[in-house]
Amino acid sequence: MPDLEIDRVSKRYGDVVALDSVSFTVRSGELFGFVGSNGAGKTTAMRIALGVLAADSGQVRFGGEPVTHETRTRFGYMPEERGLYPKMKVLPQLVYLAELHGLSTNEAHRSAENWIARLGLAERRLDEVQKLSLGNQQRVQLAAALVHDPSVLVLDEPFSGLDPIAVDVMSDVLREKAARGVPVVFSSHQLDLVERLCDRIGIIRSGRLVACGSVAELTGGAGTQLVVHAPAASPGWAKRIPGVRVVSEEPGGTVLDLEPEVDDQTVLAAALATGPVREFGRRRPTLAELFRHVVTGGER
Ligand SMILES: Nc1ncnc2c1ncn2[C@@H]1O[C@H](COP(=O)(O)OP(=O)(O)OP(=O)(O)O)[C@@H](O)[C@H]1O
Repeated sequence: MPDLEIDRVSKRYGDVVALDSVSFTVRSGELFGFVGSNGAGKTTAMRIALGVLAADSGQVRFGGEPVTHETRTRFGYMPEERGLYPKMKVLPQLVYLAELHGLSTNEAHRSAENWIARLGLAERRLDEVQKLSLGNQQRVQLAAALVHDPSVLVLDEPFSGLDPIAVDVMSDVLREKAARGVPVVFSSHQLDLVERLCDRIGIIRSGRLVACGSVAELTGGAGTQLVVHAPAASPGWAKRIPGVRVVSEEPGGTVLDLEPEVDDQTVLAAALATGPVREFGRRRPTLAELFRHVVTGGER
């Protein structure tokens, strides 16, 4: 499958710069997580990728060609405002949407039934969408994004409001689509999930893409972190060590950021000076920590 490219896309709403020359590529077979604070520009970028909103400048390409109405029928999407017909029943709605994308009635039925079963909606298949719980409506929305076997998936917060089982189902389906070569991009505020699931991640802040890469690339350059569990140490014990910043201090351990020149054995000696040391090891910052760093000013 071809790649989806967002190339120097900008968008303003009056005085508000929603996107400022944002570029990233979602490669074939890749799960790409799009994260950012509220109002950072995620929905705007996704709407532009889908062609439901026009960019002021820049281009969205699929397989190297500008996205057209024709190519867009090969996109599967889950818009933020969702957009199912509330009064239509689940099965007929999915069949209708599949037909709209060019499937024959038979194919549409087969595909709709397949996704209904796969997404755990069998008992709800003849219920009106508006009578379903929000989580089940979201499952139907995912089915709607998938029912025509799309070549690209663009999903705006597909995980919000899902129970843990539905999160697993959604994760499996997205992984499976990516494994078949589909470029998959989704936005989310659930950073642990994004970290676990995504091959690459883009972080957007105030309309600018401030970080983009794999979790290892993004967190690898962040310097050395140590986690130290010294149960007898008094609070703030590590603050006095030169070149060391305390990231967090909790009963289970203290997380420290070390300047490159700091010898970790100095830190160990300082910890031992407080009493026993139960845990001492290096760790990579989490995506959530990186995110906080990046959105509050640091760039990567
Ligand atoms: N139709 C609109 N008219 C005016 N301003 C808008 C419009 N849509 C979005 N904005 C503004 O553009 C900026 C980006 O909004 P967007 O919805 O893309 O952010 P987001 O990252 O999706 O946020 P969230 O995580 O809260 O969903 C915000 O400042 C928002 O207020």
